[in-house]
Order: sequence, then C-alpha cells, then structure tokens
Amino acid sequence: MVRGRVLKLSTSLIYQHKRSKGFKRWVTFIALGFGVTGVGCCYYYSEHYYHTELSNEYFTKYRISYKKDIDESHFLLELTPLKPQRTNLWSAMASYNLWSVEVKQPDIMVVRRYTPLPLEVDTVNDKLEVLKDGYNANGKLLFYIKNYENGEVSKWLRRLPTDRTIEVRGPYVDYEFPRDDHEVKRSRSFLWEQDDSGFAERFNHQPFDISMFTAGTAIVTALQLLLTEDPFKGKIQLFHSCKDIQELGPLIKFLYLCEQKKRLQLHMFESSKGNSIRYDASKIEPLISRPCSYVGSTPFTSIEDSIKPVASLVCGPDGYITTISGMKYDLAQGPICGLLGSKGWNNFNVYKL
Ligand SMILES: Cc1cc2nc3c(=O)[nH]c(=O)nc-3n(C[C@H](O)[C@H](O)[C@H](O)COP(=O)(O)OP(=O)(O)OC[C@H]3O[C@@H](n4cnc5c(N)ncnc54)[C@H](O)[C@@H]3O)c2cc1C
Repeated sequence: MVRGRVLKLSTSLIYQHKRSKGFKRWVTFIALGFGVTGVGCCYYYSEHYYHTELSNEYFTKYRISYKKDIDESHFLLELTPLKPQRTNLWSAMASYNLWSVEVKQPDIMVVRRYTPLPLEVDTVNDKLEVLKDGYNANGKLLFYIKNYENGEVSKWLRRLPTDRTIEVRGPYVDYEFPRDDHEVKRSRSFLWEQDDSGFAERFNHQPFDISMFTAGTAIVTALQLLLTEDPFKGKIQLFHSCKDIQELGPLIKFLYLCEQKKRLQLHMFESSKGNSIRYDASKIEPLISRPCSYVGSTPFTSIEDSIKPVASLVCGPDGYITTISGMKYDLAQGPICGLLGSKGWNNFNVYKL
C-alpha cells in the first residue's frame, strides 16, 4: 500500500515536472514571440518614420540621384530621399518663405546651406522640369552649386559619385514675407510653355514689388521665389552679377520665361563682357529704384507695368553685399550704405541675406 502511494506521488511529481517544463517552454516561446515582434516594430518604425522626414533636429539620408556639370565651377545636383517625403515643402512654404537646407560633410563634420529649386530632372530628355502644384517628387531636392577651389563642402559634393548617400537637415527659413492666407494662388502654367495669354490675372489684394541684388549662385533665391508653387505675386527687379550668364546652364530658360511674363525685370552684369558693378557702380546706380512705401494689404486694383519695389534683398559674397548695401556683420545687418544707401534705402526695407 505504501509502495502504491509512493508510486502515485512519484507519478504526479513527474507529471507536474513535465507540466512545468511544458509551461516554461510556452512562456519562453511567448516571450520570444513578443521580443521578435518588438524588434520588428522598432525596425519598421526606424525604417519608415524615425529620422526619415526632413527636419532641422536631425539628419535625413538622401541619395545623389543626378549630377551634371555646367562648367568647371558650376553643377546641378539632385538629391532623392531614401524614404519618400510626406510633407510637400513647396506647397507649405510657397513664396512666403525663402528657404534652404544644410548638407553635412561627415569627414570634417561641417555643414553648409544650399537653396533647393522646385525642379526635377527629366532623365529621358535630360532637361529640367518645374514641379507642378501639389507634387513634391517624393521630396527630391535640386540644387545649383558653385564649387570653390578650396571649398570644403562644395568641392567634396562635386567629387561624389551618383548613388552616394549624404545627410541633409532643414528646412531653414532665410527670409519671410508677410503671409496672406486669403489670397488666390498664382498660376505658373507658362513655365510648362502652355499658352495662358487670354488669362488676366486677378488677386484679392494688391501685390507688392521687390528688388533683388544677387551675385553668382545667390540667384537661386530669386529663382526659388519665381518658380515655386504659388510664386511671388508682385514683380521682381533683379540685378544679377556673374562672370557669364552661360554659367546658369539650363536655368537661364526659366529667367527668360519669367521676364517675358513681366514677372521679372532682369539686369545682368557679366564681368566677362566688361560689365561689372564692382568696377563701374555708375552703370547700375541710375537703374536702381528709390524705395516705395509699403501700404499693407489693400484691395486689388490692377497689375501695373511699372515696378515699385518696397523691399530689397541683397544676397552674395561679403564684398558684393558691402558694395550694394554696406557691410554685414555676421548675424547683424549693419547700417545700409553702398549703392542702396545712396538711393535712400534703409534698415526698414533692406535685408542682407
Ligand atoms: C542661406 C544660404 C543658402 C545658400 N545656397 C547656396 C546654393 O544654393 N548654392 C551654392 O552654391 N551655394 C549656396 N550657399 C553657399 C554655401 O553654403 C557655401 O558657403 C559654399 O558652397 C562654399 O562652401 P565651401 O565649404 O565649399 O567653402 P568654404 O570652405 O566655406 O570656403 C572656401 C573658400 O571659398 C570662399 N567662399 C566661400 N563661399 C563663397 C561665396 N559665396 N562667394 C565667394 N567666395 C566664397 C571662401 O572665402 C574661401 O576662400 C548658400 C549659403 C547660405 C548662407
């Protein structure tokens, strides 16, 4: 009888042991399942959401999808994000913000700003196309860049092969115009060479005009305002200095289209043709308008033929900024002197970028 009890006990112990072994196996299996799912979720999150949307708080990875030399110092660079961008910065910024992004040079850990243009490369025909309203080409960014002989980042960028991954952060707003949320969107159909000659433009409010003074690649600031979705509503009087207009490559066409549409009044100063602001300021002085007063938001009347600039933006190397508008001290604007100073412009209506 005692033997029978012992046998029963040992059988139940073995059973319990077996059961607890099975239980342990189940627990391990479930824990492993949770672990694998957790790791999978983290991987999916990091791949699809984390650090994939462009932000100025971290770097996002982009691939060099196109690079084309214009001449020995200028090239076009197209970056495609590794993950398509959900935010359409062209719709969000429109022409109310001039914006740029920072590109990181990882070997020396420095960043430089570059100003994207709302263009994408049509690889079949090897030409530039303006991005249509509501379309962001999945977040592609196209840049016009000058490489400097001793330039840390521009020279490095020019040498990188296509398909190389680089890191970008932004966007950074470099200048902000007053935003009018009750204004109608401006059409850009002429940029696709569509005939809109029968269409008379009307706005809710009277647009204001500006003057821009750019040198070299700084022309991208004017091009961004002219080509972006809902482009600048007023006229832009642009004084551009460069060695030769040909250094703009395929971008020249867009300037001429805007000029034909009377959205742009272009004054070119090409040093290779002996036409330089630096050496002959008297050539440009008579062309510069005096500042007109900004009267704020008034009902639309008409689009006039004349240009009445209420603000001037000056963008280029330090020496150029000094000639046009007086010295800029790092982040401080400094007093308005130079050519603009002599024409009555001041710190209320001039901004040195
Ligand atoms: C808001 C913003 C937007 C910009 N957008 C663009 C853009 O779209 N395309 C573009 O090409 N550049 C743009 N730049 C200029 C760009 O950020 C770099 O300054 C430029 O590429 C030179 O950097 P680097 O590292 O190659 O040269 P660095 O190592 O900084 O300088 C090397 C040498 O080049 C000289 N140098 C540097 N910059 C200039 C200049 N602008 N003019 C004359 N000499 C210079 C320096 O004096 C130095 O001797 C922008 C700058 C700002 C602030």
